[in-house]
Amino acid sequence: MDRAIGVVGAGVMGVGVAQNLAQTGHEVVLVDTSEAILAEARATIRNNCRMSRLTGGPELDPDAVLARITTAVGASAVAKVDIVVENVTENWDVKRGVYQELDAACGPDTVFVVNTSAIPITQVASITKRPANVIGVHFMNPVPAKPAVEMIPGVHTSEQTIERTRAMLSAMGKRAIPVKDACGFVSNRVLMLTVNEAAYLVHEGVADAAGVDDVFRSCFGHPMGPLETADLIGVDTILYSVEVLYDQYSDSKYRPCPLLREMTAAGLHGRKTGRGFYDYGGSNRAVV
Ligand SMILES: NC(=O)c1ccc[n+]([C@@H]2O[C@H](COP(=O)([O-])OP(=O)(O)OC[C@H]3O[C@@H](n4cnc5c(N)ncnc54)[C@H](O)[C@@H]3O)[C@@H](O)[C@H]2O)c1
Repeated sequence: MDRAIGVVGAGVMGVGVAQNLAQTGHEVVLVDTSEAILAEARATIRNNCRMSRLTGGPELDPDAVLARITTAVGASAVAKVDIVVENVTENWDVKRGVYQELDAACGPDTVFVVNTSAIPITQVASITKRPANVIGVHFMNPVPAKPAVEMIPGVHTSEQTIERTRAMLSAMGKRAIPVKDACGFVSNRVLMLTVNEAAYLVHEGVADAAGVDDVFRSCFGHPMGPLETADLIGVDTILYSVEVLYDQYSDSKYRPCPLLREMTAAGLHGRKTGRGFYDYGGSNRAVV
């Protein structure tokens, strides 16, 4: 089993991936662009470990989990690891810069695991000198609580890379569901359209966010409505993912809802900024 694992990006997903790896015995190097983001990531992991039992997870010792996580600024800090799990912003310019840096810094055998909502894996692999070592894993959020992921080999991904990735996932307690490399994979071809259309309902005044979510919860029995889900994922990440789908398929059904653009510009990104479709400053009242 590969042991030292690099986690690039310490946002919503990077924090979950790093915690999941560390709580299953892996040494982790977690990187982002500033010490302030990394300090917040450590605080979030500590809090999530404390809350683990209450949210149906295992009993976790926050100090033991954090002791396995080293933090550093800059993607080249993962130069010595066997596998890198990349979780940076869902934007091609950002991902491209990170992969160029990683490709130059890491040894030729290092596997790059792309955690993306929609960007095709072969597109990422094509800008590296190691396309056989690049694979997609679409982790679900919150990472430690979700038992399965989509695993997406690109055109050039080798069997060895698939096996190393499967071994890492299995050691994390995850089952890999293989999916072909098409923009949005299975999950986000459907989910992003649903969330985008739900945002349109609010934008057009058909219902407010609580009303939309109530229909999905009460009439369909979904545990969460689409706009609560948007706040969990990140409203900005939803917008970027819908933009990737729109670009890749040139299909107007993926036209992003203007409300998502406005909320992203206003910093109403959901749980991670304290306010999105709902206010997380104590109440769970719909605000949009
Ligand atoms: N949020 C979800 O529910 C979810 C689920 C599955 C997959 N994803 C995908 O995972 C990826 C990360 O999403 P997220 O929700 O964690 O986003 P996020 O906005 O919460 O975090 C992204 C992090 O990347 C960091 N970053 C940006 N440029 C960087 C660089 N050059 N080097 C190092 N770090 C850098 C940012 O500072 C930020 O901390 C995206 O591609 C997203 O589509 C998200």
